[in-house]
Amino acid sequence: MNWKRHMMIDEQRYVHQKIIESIGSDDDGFFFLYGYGGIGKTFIMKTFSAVVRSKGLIVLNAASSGIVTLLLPGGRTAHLTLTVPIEIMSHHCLRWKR
Ligand SMILES: Nc1ncnc2c1ncn2[C@@H]1O[C@H](COP(=O)(O)OP(=O)(O)OP(=O)(O)O)[C@@H](O)[C@H]1O
Repeated sequence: MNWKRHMMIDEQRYVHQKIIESIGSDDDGFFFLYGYGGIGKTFIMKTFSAVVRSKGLIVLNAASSGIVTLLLPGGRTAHLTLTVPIEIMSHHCLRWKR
């Protein structure tokens, strides 16, 4: 099922199509999606995730913060997804005084 793909505006459809075409091709790539707040970046990612997963392929939605992971289907933090070791040292913590 192409989740909400029919709702995409032309620019969103163009971006979506470019990324879809790159999957499995010799011309695969690294895409950086940016734009004003509320312009539809998350909408593209959600639709993209649904379309790709409906083909039986794997999408790993990773974000830099836990809050952002809540916006993405199956989202997890990048350090959890990629098993990035984060060593927490006492001097990394803020100390609040009353
Ligand atoms: N083509 C569309 N049709 C209907 N609703 C859309 C469309 N594109 C985006 N939206 C809606 O517009 C709102 C903002 O979109 P979205 O959250 O994807 O923007 P964003 O670029 O990720 O924003 P931010 O940078 O603030 O996180 C959402 O409610 C989303 O569902």
